[in-house]
Amino acid sequence: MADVLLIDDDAAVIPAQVRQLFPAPAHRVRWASTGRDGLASVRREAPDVILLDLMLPDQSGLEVYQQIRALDARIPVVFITMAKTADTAIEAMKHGAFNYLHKPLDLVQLGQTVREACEVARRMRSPVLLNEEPPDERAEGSLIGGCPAMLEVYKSIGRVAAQDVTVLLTGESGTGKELVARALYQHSARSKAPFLALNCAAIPEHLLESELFGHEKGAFTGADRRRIGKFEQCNGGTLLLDEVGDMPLALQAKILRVLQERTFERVGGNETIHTDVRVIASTHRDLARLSAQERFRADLFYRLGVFSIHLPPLRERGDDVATLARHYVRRFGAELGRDIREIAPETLERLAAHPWKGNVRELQSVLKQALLKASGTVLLPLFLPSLLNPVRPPGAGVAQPALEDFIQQRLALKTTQLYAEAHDELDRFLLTAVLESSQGNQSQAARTLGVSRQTLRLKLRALFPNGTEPSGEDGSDPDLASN
Ligand SMILES: Nc1ncnc2c1ncn2[C@@H]1O[C@H](COP(=O)(O)OP(=O)(O)OP(=O)(O)O)[C@@H](O)[C@H]1O
Repeated sequence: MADVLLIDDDAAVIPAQVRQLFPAPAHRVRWASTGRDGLASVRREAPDVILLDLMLPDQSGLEVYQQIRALDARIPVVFITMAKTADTAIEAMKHGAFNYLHKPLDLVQLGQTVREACEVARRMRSPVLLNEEPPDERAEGSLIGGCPAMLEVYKSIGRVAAQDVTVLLTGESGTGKELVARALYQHSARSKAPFLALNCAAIPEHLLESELFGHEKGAFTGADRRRIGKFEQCNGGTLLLDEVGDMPLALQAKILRVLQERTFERVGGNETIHTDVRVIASTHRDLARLSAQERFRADLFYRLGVFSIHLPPLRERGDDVATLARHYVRRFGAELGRDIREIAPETLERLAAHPWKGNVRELQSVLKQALLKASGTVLLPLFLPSLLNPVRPPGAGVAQPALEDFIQQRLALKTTQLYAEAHDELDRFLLTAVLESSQGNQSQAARTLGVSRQTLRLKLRALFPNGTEPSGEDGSDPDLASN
């Protein structure tokens, strides 16, 4: 959903174009034809993004822009200009505008710019909560997990967020570095100023310098006008340099200078520009090793690493895997229209045993795949992608160690119901295995077990605590009537 405010006196074309790209009810487009009405609209309710014409009937776009900044500096503002007014738009970029587009509008570019701006707005606004307790439904942007290593991460965020220092975030891909960067920003004194991110690995080397520092007209072939880079645009705010380990060596010296002296020159320019940006850098690479191999400047590594936070890989977070899985099953279940109320213990065991090379991002993907396959109200192992369902050699008894553990556990707890408990445990294992082999078809599972479907259903209800049925052939099963 994009909430767009268009401030432009051109009633004929542009409002219709923006509405065509972002149609209701999925999106919301407000339109104001004067600066005054536009500002009133921002005061009533801040939009995700503002499209602002530079030439308005009552005041200049730049004046309106300054007033928007004073109301809320985090709203990304995209200027709409005639080619001849582009210099003013560049001036606005120096003061933190998000981008500018020329009239007549290129709809593809307009759509892309508004989507990017919405994403930037989301990053700044959606609060990142630090969740040491099991999460609840509202915890969309929460950092979830209470394992000792994550508690250390929360402590580090608390210690350093308000200090205006550079922070280096390390950890494998998908461990939550971007989420931590946003938490640092939101808990800092700069939380009302912009937060921008740049993925250093995603931008071709020859464009990266200009993206970061801007360029002057004629600096290189194709540089037909001045461009403002992220360090200038983000003055007063926070800049995340994602994948900083992939930054070319030549550029690293320039980054070091901005960090130390807060000055730089645009590509092809002589003017020294001062900037006040808090840098958060992140990488999945081992910068110490890279700098030992002279592939990353040691001085920059030391400068970035004054305060670093390491995100542990998911496989080292113990019970956090189950906590995250429950959270995502609730969240994605609601999004995908699946009424899964429980994750079977065997499913959790498989999740806990998986190496999670892609970390939380991989867990999200696995659970989405499982939910798409799932039916019934319990997430069974058979719904997991095959990667997580180990192929068992014929005759290998995987139940035995689990059953032994279970018995030892109950003995340690001095149970007086072990006979019934062990039988239930065995039943749980047996029914899950048979349902897996029947692809969730309860009638076929009942035939394999040699019991009626009704008996199987009663057993399943008894074995799963909330009294719900785990399998997915309800109602449509041709055998239902005969049981
Ligand atoms: N502890 C966590 N609690 C909840 N969600 C998390 C957690 N860690 C990561 N995520 C989610 O996992 C996904 C990947 O996280 P993020 O993009 O922050 O990882 P990253 O380390 O920056 O990855 P990359 O290096 O590949 O960019 C996001 O959707 C994020 O919200």
